[in-house]
Amino acid sequence: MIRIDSVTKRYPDGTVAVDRLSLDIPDRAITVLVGPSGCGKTTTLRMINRMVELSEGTISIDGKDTRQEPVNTLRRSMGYVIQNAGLFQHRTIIDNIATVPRLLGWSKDKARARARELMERVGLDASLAKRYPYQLSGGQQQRVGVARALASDPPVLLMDEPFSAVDPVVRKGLQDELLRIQGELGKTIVFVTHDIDEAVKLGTMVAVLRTGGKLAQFAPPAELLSDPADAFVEDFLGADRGIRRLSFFSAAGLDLLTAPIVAVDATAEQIARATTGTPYVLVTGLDGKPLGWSPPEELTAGSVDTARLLPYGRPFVAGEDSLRAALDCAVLSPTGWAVAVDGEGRATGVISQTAIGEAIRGAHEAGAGASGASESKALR
Ligand SMILES: Nc1ncnc2c1ncn2[C@@H]1O[C@H](COP(=O)(O)OP(=O)(O)OP(=O)(O)O)[C@@H](O)[C@H]1O
Repeated sequence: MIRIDSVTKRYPDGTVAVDRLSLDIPDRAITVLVGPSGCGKTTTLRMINRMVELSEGTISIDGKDTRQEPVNTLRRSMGYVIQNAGLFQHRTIIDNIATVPRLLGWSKDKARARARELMERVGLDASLAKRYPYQLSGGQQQRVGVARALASDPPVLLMDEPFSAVDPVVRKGLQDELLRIQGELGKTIVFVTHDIDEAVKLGTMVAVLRTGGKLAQFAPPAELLSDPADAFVEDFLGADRGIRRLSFFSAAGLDLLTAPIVAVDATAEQIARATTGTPYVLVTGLDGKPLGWSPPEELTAGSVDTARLLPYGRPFVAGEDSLRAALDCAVLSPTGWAVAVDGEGRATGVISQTAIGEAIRGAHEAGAGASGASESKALR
């Protein structure tokens, strides 16, 4: 565990960048430092690997004060990733990634073999190995930055706004990739961002800092969304905090209706049974996959006219998705009803916006306590 104990950083000009900050950063998890510009996030991160020396307090790793360790040994135990990747422009991708192993005295072959293995791990095609950084997209360069930081297999990874310079789509891809890699490697990651959505998505724990380098709240993301410590945190989380909190509740418990579903070749009797008072019936193909909605009175037995069906929108997967995803499906559906499917895309039930609304109220009430949600990580 990295323990930040009552740490203050006063720069020579008198600026107090961090003010008596205490945080216990758990092992093998992602801890995110988030807050407005200038609140001391980067300073805190750099005090961990002593690129910035603290003024007061202590930072210890597994009980050992970081100042008692030679600074090079300390930094070798920590990968460091920054915005724009900070790659060596005159070195090929493979040699960028092999930098630290080479510094540690590995042979060129062994270091390059390790670099190739890491390229695959971070999702970079092997054909990019001989290119130079300027020949890569921003997102690819960030991946190289992550691979380089992982090269010597350090237990700790410090990441300073690593995905800020890329567009939202690439950024989402990099975030998903980081979560996947973390699932495999289980590093202790300290991640700086000013983006609260990124913090909620990636963080096992999130530390919200306020200007002046003071800790406003340190909590798992679900707790942050359910119980913000004060008006500053609430404001920082944004107006749609309630909606975002729904990402932490699973859609698995929703009361799905199966009666108003018929196949294209449904008999008159099956159609009659499907007409259960719902305003629409969902028609599926013979493979069980949804095709669209129809008012029950327009269904013709034996062969439904699929050209007349209303689109069913985007379905949700009940076992995997969140209440937020289910609500989104219902809101976007032309009928106001959401379609649930299984992993193979076959319809498993339908549910109205109203019924989802009731489930949401129930979930909020049941989870009104400390952490307030059924999942510790956000679902889709
Ligand atoms: N070398 C320095 N000398 C004096 N003040 C500094 C120095 N480095 C940073 N600061 C100040 O310390 C405060 C915290 O800076 P820091 O870079 O840690 O914030 P940050 O939260 O990472 O900001 P951003 O999100 O904008 O990167 C700011 O007021 C900044 O101006």
